[in-house]
Amino acid sequence: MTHPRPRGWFITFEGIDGAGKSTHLPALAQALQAQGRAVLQTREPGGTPLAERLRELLLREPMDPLCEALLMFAARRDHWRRVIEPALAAGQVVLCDRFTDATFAYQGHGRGFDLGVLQALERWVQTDTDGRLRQPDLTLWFDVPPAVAAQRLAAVRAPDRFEAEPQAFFERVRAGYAARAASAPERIVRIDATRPLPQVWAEVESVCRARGVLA
Ligand SMILES: Nc1ncnc2c1ncn2[C@@H]1O[C@H](COP(=O)(O)OP(=O)(O)OP(=O)(O)O)[C@@H](O)[C@H]1O
Ligand SMILES: Cc1cn([C@H]2C[C@H](O)[C@@H](COP(=O)(O)O)O2)c(=O)[nH]c1=O
Repeated sequence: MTHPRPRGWFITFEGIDGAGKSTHLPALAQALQAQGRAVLQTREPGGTPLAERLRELLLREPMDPLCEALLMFAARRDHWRRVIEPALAAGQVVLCDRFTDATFAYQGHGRGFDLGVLQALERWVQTDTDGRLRQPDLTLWFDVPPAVAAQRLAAVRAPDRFEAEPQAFFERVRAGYAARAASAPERIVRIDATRPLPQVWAEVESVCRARGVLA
């Protein structure tokens, strides 16, 4: 007899803008719901009324890298305490479009902000009452070269403050994701997102089956 997992799954979707995260997140939600799982779809920055207001500022207002990093973590703390933790405790599968790996990639590697300070903020924001640093159970890193991502986004929308950054910025962000993946190879799975959509989706499904997320 199988026993239900005591906590839900926390699965994050990462990659540079235009990699395909927001395309695959609802597809995975649908596949999980079809198997009877309760799923919460959310995003960062955002996911609560306060964090969505911070998102508006982050995506539009000019600010320095320290202010940007602090606001990302402020939004995350609210999201974590009000939404993610309670949903996991209730046994739901939380699918989150970006999380802390994005802060290391964008603010750390993209902007050059101190990685040690980001690690300290990560500990403050994601440490449970039992003193354990919580990380996602699984992170799907959709990896594409910046030129491919830029071409995809140019076809769909006007750029926000991050998307307007030059290609060199996204090269650094991509290298940041690669470094983060190398430091947590069990958690972060690289998906070659340059391939056609059905192939990318097939790999998402296959990774989720291998991890026991999908039956
Ligand atoms: N494998 C793919 N092949 C071709 N087009 C794709 C692929 N994946 C996504 N796209 C298209 O690229 C565009 C951007 O995709 P999507 O919004 O999913 O990216 P994203 O990673 O969520 O970007 P952002 O972080 O900026 O929101 C969409 O028009 C989507 O249809
Ligand atoms: C969580 C997080 C996000 N960002 C940046 C990355 C994106 O450009 C935007 C969010 O837009 P999206 O269309 O929802 O992907 O925010 C960041 O720089 N740091 C972070 O921690």
